[in-house]
Amino acid sequence: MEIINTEIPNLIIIKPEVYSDPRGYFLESFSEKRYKEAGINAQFIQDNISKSSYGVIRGLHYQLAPYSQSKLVSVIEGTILDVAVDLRKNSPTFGQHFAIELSDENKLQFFIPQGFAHGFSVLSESAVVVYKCDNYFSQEAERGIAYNDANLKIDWKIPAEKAIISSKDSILPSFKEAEHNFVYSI
Ligand SMILES: Cc1cn([C@H]2C[C@H](O)[C@@H](COP(=O)(O)OP(=O)(O)O[C@H]3O[C@H](C)C(=O)[C@H](O)[C@H]3O)O2)c(=O)[nH]c1=O
Repeated sequence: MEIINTEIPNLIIIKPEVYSDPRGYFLESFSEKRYKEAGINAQFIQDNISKSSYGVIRGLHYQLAPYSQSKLVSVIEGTILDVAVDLRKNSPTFGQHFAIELSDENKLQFFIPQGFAHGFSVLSESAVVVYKCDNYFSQEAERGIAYNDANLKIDWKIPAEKAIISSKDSILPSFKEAEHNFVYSI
């Protein structure tokens, strides 16, 4: 397993050991001991699966503290552009985002700690995203930021006319309008 740090503190890419043979491949998608040794100390308590078609953009979502969630994101079918935005007010990269392609081909995982907004766009015909969370879903604590926020300038790699957004996501506030919610610390 290889740990790749990003320019945003605590945002980590994991390249799992893949055991291929004529039958296919095997990999351990999570191991509490090994991930702890790699500095990923989240106690995951909920697993999510979502399937989306090409052009879908889900996000940017986060949950208010103390319900904020760390996530360990993997893709088991297709390709997504996964994006995390740093909402930690005292972080040197506050307001910056990091984007990475995750796919069933590259088998990369993306660890996003608490204090980030998360979203992804689907670049393949369809994609199945699986992710572990270290806090339960809380509808009351759910918040979001507009995927097309003018200041974040995220390139989702989807032509605007092809983007498929939920009605809920289409009315999310800007980063600036949501800023009063950001209390996280690094
Ligand atoms: C997130 C979630 C949703 N739900 C229910 C609530 C809705 O009835 C339905 C669809 O929820 P939503 O449209 O919020 O799903 P996404 O747009 O994929 O939301 C997720 O998108 C981004 C990428 C994330 O990282 C979050 O996990 C989450 O916000 O599933 C649950 O029952 N449990 C859950 O943990």
